[in-house]
Amino acid sequence: MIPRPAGGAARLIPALDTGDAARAGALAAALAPHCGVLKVGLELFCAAGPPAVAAMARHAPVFLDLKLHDIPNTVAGAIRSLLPLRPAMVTLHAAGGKAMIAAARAEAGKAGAERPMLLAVTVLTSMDAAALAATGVPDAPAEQVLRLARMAVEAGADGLVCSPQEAALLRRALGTGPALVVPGVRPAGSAAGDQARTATPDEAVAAGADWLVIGRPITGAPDPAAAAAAIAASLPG
Ligand SMILES: O=c1ccn([C@@H]2O[C@H](COP(=O)(O)O)[C@@H](O)[C@H]2O)c(=O)[nH]1
Repeated sequence: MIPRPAGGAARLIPALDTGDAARAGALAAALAPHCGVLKVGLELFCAAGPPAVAAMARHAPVFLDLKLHDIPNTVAGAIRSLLPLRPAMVTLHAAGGKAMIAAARAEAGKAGAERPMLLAVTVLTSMDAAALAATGVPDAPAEQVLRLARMAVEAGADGLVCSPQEAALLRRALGTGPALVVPGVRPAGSAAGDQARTATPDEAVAAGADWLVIGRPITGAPDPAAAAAAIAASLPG
C-alpha cells in the first residue's frame, strides 16, 4: 500500500478532471514533478476508461476516485476488475455500509502488499448542512462525517475522504490510523465553485490531512505546473 507522504509536494493530489484523454496526459506530465499522486475521477474514467489509468500511472501513482456505491457483491466485483490497473487508492462511499466496505476490503486484500488503499468518502465536500438535511440527515455535516468515518474504519477502510473542516475532528476521534485524503482545498483567493466546506492548504495540513486533493485551482490556472509548484512549495515539508 502506498506510504503516507512525509510532506511537501508528496502531499499534493491534482484532480485530472477532464474528458479529454490527451489533455489529461499533458496535465499528468506537467504536474507529476510537483505532486505525489494523480487523481483520475469519474469524468476522465467515463470518457477514456482503464487505458487512461494506465497512461496516468506512467507519470505517478494513481488515485482512482470512482466512489463505488452498490451492493457488496457488485462493489467487490468492481474492485476485482480494477485490481489489474494497480491503482494506489480507490474510493467507495461510506454510506454504502459496513458489509459493502468489508466486501471491498476482502477483495482488495487478494492483491497482497501491493493492494490499493481503500478510502471511504464520508459527506461530499460540496454539501452544506442544508444539502445534507435534504437527504434526510438532520445532523451537522461534522457529526455525519464522524459517524460514517467510525463505521467505515471498523469495516476495514484504510482511510477517509472528508473536508478540511472535519480533519481535526477525525484525528482527535480516530487517531493517526486512518489516512485522511482531503478535497475542498482552496488556496487563498481561489474560487470555491461548488465546494461548500473548504479551507486553505495550510489549514488542511494543520488540521491533520495527509493528502490534499486540488483540481480547478491547478487545472484552470494559466500555467497548471506553476500553480501546482507554488502550492507544493507552500506545504510543510
Ligand atoms: O467529497 C469529495 C470527494 C471527492 N471530491 C473530488 O475532488 C476533486 C476536487 O476538485 P476541485 O476542482 O478542487 O473542486 C474533484 O475531482 C471531486 O470529484 C470532492 O471534491 N469532494
